[in-house]
Amino acid sequence: MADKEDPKKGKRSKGTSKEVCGYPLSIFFIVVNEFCERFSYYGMRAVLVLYFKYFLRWDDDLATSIYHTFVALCYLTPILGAIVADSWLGKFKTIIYLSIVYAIGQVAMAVSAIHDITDTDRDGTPDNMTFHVVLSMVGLLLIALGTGGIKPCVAAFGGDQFGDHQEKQRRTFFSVFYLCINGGSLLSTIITPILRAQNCGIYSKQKCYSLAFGVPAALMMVALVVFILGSGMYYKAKPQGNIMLDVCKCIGFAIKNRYRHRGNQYPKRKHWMDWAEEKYEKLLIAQIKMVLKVLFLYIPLPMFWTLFDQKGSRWTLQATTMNGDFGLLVIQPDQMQTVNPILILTLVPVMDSLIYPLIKKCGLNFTPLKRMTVGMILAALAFVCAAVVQLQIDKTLPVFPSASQVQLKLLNMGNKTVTVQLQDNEPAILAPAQVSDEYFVFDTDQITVLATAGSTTVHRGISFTKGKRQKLLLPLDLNKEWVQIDDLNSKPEEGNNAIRFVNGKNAEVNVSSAVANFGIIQPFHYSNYSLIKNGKVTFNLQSGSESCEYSRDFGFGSSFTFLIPNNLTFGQNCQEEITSAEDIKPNSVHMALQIPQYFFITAGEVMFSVTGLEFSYSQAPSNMKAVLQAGWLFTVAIGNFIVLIVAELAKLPKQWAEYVLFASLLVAVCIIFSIMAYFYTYIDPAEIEAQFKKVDDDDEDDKSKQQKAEIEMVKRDSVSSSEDDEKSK
Ligand SMILES: CC(C)C[C@H](N)C(=O)N1CCC[C@H]1C(=O)O
Repeated sequence: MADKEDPKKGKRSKGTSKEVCGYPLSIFFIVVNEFCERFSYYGMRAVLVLYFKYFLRWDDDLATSIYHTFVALCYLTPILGAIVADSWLGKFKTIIYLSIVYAIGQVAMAVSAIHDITDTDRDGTPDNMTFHVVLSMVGLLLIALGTGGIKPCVAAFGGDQFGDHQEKQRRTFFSVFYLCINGGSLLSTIITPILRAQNCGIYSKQKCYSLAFGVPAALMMVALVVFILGSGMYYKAKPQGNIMLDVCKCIGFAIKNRYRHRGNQYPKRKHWMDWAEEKYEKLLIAQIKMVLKVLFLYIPLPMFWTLFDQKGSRWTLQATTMNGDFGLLVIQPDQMQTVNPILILTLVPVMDSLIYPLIKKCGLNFTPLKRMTVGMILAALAFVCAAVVQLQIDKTLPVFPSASQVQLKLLNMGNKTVTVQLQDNEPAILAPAQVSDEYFVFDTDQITVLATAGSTTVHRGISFTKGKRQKLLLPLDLNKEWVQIDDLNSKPEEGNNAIRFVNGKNAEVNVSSAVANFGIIQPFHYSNYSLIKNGKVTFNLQSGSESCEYSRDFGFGSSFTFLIPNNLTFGQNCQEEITSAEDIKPNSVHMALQIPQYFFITAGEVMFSVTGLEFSYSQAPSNMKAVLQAGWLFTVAIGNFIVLIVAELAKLPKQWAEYVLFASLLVAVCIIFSIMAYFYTYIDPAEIEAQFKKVDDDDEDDKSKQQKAEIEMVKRDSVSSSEDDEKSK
């Protein structure tokens, strides 16, 4: 489609799209497409690890490594999409074809999550897991190819819709584009976990992963349809042949030619790419120079994403050691991540309509590269905040035994007071059904215990495994077996509460609740731990035909051992009679303290990422817009990889120190970046390209004039020589 003159303004406006408030109407279809696509991507991602763990029954390690590999792949495939778009199909067709691949991938995921397909014995679990694994892996590969492939094309295609006179609108477009990314992701990360939690199935009801993947699949189809609907309005720049191959050949030739002419006798050239001048057009060389200049500037940028990506890992782990009770709302640790897209939705308009204009009014030239530098500093600041919060948390965490220590609590299951002397410690006096408040700490794996209850005194030596926390259950009759049970040696995962019951009665007791079933506990024995979310839980205790209820309110990250006392009388309510031992205190540092770090990282993201997107577009030559977008996304992929490597290598003993280390690394990288940015000169690629085209045209004119002149000269020569011949005759 050719460029069109705008008769009113006398300036060029691209495509056949109408303008609304100075914006091409076609942009509407592109931003809606992006919203639906990001809903699809982030929605599917939100339940992916759970699907691996609970549907495919993979262990934690396999689930997380496949998840991270998939995410990294999604940011590597943009290179492929960009090459196809810029060299072969053009952005429009690439988006259409790869969106189809993407939607097929999402449908494959949804189908792979239907357990009924292979559940021949109808027990609710798939019977042919290979089918589900293969289909979901094929689905993920198609999704990675689709989402990554279209990503650089959609952003660049949006940028293409603006004419030369719409610089300001194009900048706003990239902000709106980012808003759509985050609007879509926010909605889907709230909705898909709710869909997953539903029960569905034909023969048996199971958690509904097929719906959680099906809705993102439907949204991807909507994205495709919306994009096609705008078809008549788009400006579609034509791909200019196999540009990437030309670029590689040109760079290769420049290097080879430079190497061949390495002696002092050869005059130096301004830029090493100028060594390609013998064979390649000056325009192509200039375009390669533009791309290389920007790519060089990108080298330090992955460090920003390395910090940014830790929101999903380290910061979520940090949240598991915090209290998420916000009064009206209880926030789960992984839900804290939604603070990022929520803040994006507020900060992007605030920056665009308030902060940047204000900075401009103060007479400061806040160039894109300066914005990106400030963005990095804000991200480093976010990690300093995370370190301060970590120090607060560390003060409240229990002290677990070191590798050479043991910790021991005493629990009296009997109905008499017991006096216990552990090694040389002061004797501990335990009333019936009482648990010692604190753990006794020993630096040995053998201790002697002297216990007296009434007239019975027993002297025993007991041994431990070092590095463990244990409970010693003292029986009704001290002469009987003393049971040692292992307590938790770390905070329960994901902010859950670890709950366990000890049965001090002479009879079996069955303990159950709506959220966990402890089963039948034998006399003077104990149940396994069950993990329970925060909130009020009512336990039902049943022994023979008698039963009673016991209710507790749980916070986040605690561990309790509940003792059913020997003399428990089952009535309607045994609230007062159950003894509770608080082995690990609930988290006391509030999750709201994470908000400053989220604020700084998101403000940093707005300055860094939104600006980076626009910068990558504006500084790219016309035939490599998608390629530079892919280069930008490549920095996200490398950031992801660094997180994976760092998670393995940088195991500092203190988490707060690791946060400070990352903040310092980013500051160091930021200094390098600002020096590089200082030497960068902004260009207008269209202007440079126009100059080269003009020079070429002039050259063409010169060449044809010269040719004409030469023909004239030959003609004249032949005429004069024949005249001479005539004369000589
Ligand atoms: C992690 C959030 C849901 C999304 C994030 N704020 C964001 O917009 N992005 C993270 C990587 C680049 C960008 C995206 O395009 O998704």
